[in-house]
Amino acid sequence: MVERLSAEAKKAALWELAGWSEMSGREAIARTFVFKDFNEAFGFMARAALVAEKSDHHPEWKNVYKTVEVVLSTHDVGGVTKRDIDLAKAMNAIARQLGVN
Ligand SMILES: C[C@H](O)[C@H](O)[C@H]1CNC2=NC(N)=NC(=O)C2=N1
Repeated sequence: MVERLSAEAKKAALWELAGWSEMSGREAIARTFVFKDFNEAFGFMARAALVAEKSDHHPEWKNVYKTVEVVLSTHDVGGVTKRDIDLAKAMNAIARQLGVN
């Protein structure tokens, strides 16, 4: 079981996570990625899905054409944990490889 991050720990983690912010009205973090086209967006999702499955921690996400909206939270504890931060970091790294910072 992982612990929910305190408000301070969450803020500190988000400082180092380009593009991610706290959701209003929900204990979760979110980022919208905009890629060059659908091919790049779906390539991102395919790679991120492999990371998610390997770590047994899965995103809530929505794809419309070249845009992918991602929400991360740890449902088991009803909040944001290190597992969300780690997946957010991995997603940023994948997006960076595809030319999206
Ligand atoms: C049984 C299984 O390990 C859990 O349901 C995992 C799966 N993936 C998950 N993903 C996310 N984002 N939050 C969880 O709490 C979670 N729990």
